[in-house]
Amino acid sequence: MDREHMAADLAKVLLTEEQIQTRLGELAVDIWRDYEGKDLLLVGVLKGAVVVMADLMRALPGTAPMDWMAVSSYGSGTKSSGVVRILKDLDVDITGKDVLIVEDIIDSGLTLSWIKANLESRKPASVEICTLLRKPDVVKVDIPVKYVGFDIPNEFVVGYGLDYDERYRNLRCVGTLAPHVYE
Ligand SMILES: O=P(O)(O)OC[C@H]1O[C@H](OP(=O)(O)OP(=O)(O)O)[C@H](O)[C@@H]1O
Ligand code: HPA
Ligand SMILES: [Mg+2]
Repeated sequence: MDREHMAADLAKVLLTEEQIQTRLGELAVDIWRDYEGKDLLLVGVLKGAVVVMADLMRALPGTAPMDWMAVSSYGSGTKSSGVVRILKDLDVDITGKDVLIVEDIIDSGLTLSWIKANLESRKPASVEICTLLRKPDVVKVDIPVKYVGFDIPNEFVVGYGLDYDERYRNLRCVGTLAPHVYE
């Protein structure tokens, strides 16, 4: 699919490239200040967080290691199944480390509450969450999120790492998908 058709599949642009980059710059400064003197490890959740991680880590005023986990909860649909599977685990031992999970979106919160509990069981010094996007339903699972880019309405969104059936991840903005695409 070419870019023209990809853009035509959006019902609305929620966040522009510039809005996202500005906000990531602010978060990076906050994170660097809060983790001064700590053993920070950035943990990305594949695949959606690839784009956020790439921009967030380059916005940091210093350098920190990263590692990746792959889990699956959505598959090719638009609803979380609630069943989380580890497809790829971390490469490093996180004992004693200050882990910051980097995510693209917290929607139902099911994926992250599961990942957070899983990482906490490995005896890290701390586990916090940084997400670019958060939807309102998250309050139901009461998951504390230290760094939030944007609170967005309860609609299915794509772009900036977020996919629908593996497409649209390379859009630089975040937008809602036109219903004709998935209905
Ligand atoms: O809060 P939740 O309702 O659990 O949803 C959030 C999760 O869903 C998406 O991942 P997905 O399973 O689509 O994998 P992907 O990153 O490879 O697209 C997203 O990247 C989050 O990890
Ligand atoms: O709104 C969404 N869009 C794409 N992927 C997602 N995974 C959870 N919520 C979403
Ligand atoms: Mg997905």
